[in-house]
Formats: sequence, C-alpha cells, structure tokens
Amino acid sequence: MRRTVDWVDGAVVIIDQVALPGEYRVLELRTVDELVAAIQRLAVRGAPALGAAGALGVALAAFAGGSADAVRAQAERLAAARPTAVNLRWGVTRALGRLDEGAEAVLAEALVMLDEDEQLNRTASAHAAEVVLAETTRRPLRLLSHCNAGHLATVAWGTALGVVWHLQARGLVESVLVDETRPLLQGSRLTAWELAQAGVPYRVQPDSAAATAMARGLVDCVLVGADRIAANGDVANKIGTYPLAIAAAHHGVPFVVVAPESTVDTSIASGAAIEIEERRPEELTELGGVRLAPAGAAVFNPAFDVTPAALITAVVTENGVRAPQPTS
Ligand SMILES: CSC[C@H]1O[C@H](OP(=O)(O)O)[C@H](O)[C@@H]1O
Repeated sequence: MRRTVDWVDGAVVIIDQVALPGEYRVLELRTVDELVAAIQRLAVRGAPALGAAGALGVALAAFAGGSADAVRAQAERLAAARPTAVNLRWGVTRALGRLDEGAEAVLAEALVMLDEDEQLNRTASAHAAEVVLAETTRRPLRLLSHCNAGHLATVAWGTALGVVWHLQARGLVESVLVDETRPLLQGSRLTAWELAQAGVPYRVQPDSAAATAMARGLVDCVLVGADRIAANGDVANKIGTYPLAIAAAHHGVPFVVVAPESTVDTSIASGAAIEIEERRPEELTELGGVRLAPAGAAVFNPAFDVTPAALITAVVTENGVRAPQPTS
C-alpha cells in the first residue's frame, strides 16, 4: 500500500480517507489552503500522518515563495488546523526549523520525518506486541480496536494496528472487534478496510457494545492509538476511548496504548491541559446527507477524550513501555 501521505512532484499526495472504503482515491494538494482543508475534513488524519502532512505543508509554503514571515504565518495555519494531536504542531515546527536554509532544506527535513515514521511505528508496535503477549494467556488473541490507528493514521504501518500486523504474522490473532467509532466511523470505514486488506478476521461493532463484549469474555486485550500523551501518562485519543478504558479496567482486560514518542507532550503535566477539538454539529445530526436529529438540535461533539494513566496497562512507544511521571 502506498504511503498515506507523501511528496510527489511538488505536491503533498494523500490517500483520501473520506472516500474510503467505497473509493480508493489519491489527492494532490499543491497549496497550504488545500492541505488545511484536507486536514480539517479528515481526508488526512491520525496523529503521525498529521505530523508528516504538517511538515510537508511547510515545504509547500516555502516553495511558494514570499517572506520568511509569510511562510511562518502559513505554518501557523497548518499547526492550528486541528488542536489535539500534538504531532501536527511538532511536525510543522520541526520542518520550520530548517527555513533559514531554504525550501529544499525544509523539504529534506520533512522527508526524513516520513522515512522515520514507518520505522518508529514498526518498532513501537513490536514492543507493544510483546506487552500484549505478556499481559494475556489465551492464544490466539481476540483483540478490540477503537477508531483507526493503522497505516492510514501514519505515513505507513500503523501504531495500534501495527501490533495486529506483527501478531498476525506469527499466527497469534483469532479476530479483531472493531468499534465503528461514531460519529465519523474511522473504525467501520478505515480499520475494517485495513483488516480486510490484510486478511485479518474482524467484526464491526457499535461502540456501545464494547463493554458487553468484555463482559462476555470475548476480548483478550484492547489496543488504541493516541493523539497526545501528557507527562503523567494521561492519554488523549478518539472520543470513546475513556469509557473503553473504564470497561476494560472493570473486566480486568489489558488496555494498551501505542504511539511514537512524538505524540508525548512533556510540556503538559496531565491530561487536564490537553485541548480537545470540538467538531461541527452536522457530524452527529446528519449521515450521508440524511438528517438524524431534529433541525436545530444542540450537539456536544468533542472529537477526543482523555484516559487517565491509572486506567492504562501500558503506553508503548519505540522506546518501550513509558514510565509515567506522576504529577506532584
Ligand atoms: C495513530 S494516531 C490515530 C488516532 O488519531 C485519530 O483521530 P482522528 O481520526 O480524529 O485523526 C484517533 O484518535 C486515533 O486513535
């Protein structure tokens, strides 16, 4: 499968994740405006993929010319396009750090990030696979995923789903229960698509069925990605992750978070400081243009929630299991 986000002939090229699973479409984005719009409508999404897209977006701005201040202003637009995943601002900042050397240097830095991402994800998910095996006894494993933390959420390979690829290669996966992940359905649309492509048995379930699946003993381990990890180990991830962790703790099911170190934000002590993106009401009140709620219905639509470190079995990065820094 091609990279989720890449640089081809002066354009940022992405797999259009809004079109999946019905259509596999590739988009060429040649301006910062086009890239910001693609980020905000989740055509490109997932923390590591956003970091790479942000860095390549700075290259678009640098090659477009204009003053350094103009490029920095465009970079800020990219970094602010979605507030919760720390990787976006991190990727923009890293690429912008080469601006004084010129546009080619900015692009070179961004391309290094893309090359690094797949390897970091393969390493982090390999570590996490060993954690899953150590925390479980039943073989083969029945796993549960939320949202999409696979190839499509990264430049390549994936984080939480990367664990599935490693375990599947060793014949250790029986099946995956895939939370559909309302309201944008990253699970039923994207994770199910990736698992089908890989030949991994799976079933899609309502997010609200996850606790029942655990109560019935159908889940050996929960695997999720992350968008921002605080110094104390609190994790911001797709809305619905927190109740999943509560259910897992109640039923004694291991709950493992997989992410690159670039998702860790040591500048914040705990999850209380993580900005949670609020998204448009229409994501809840409509589906495919069909109205699901009365006109004018008020909506609460946070795109992420925060899972306290106490509910997490392990946060695993390319460096292994992270030891949380307890808040003073
Ligand atoms: C490997 S990061 C994936 C992470 O990002 C998703 O959010 P979104 O689809 O809104 O970009 C979700 O929180 C995933 O766990």
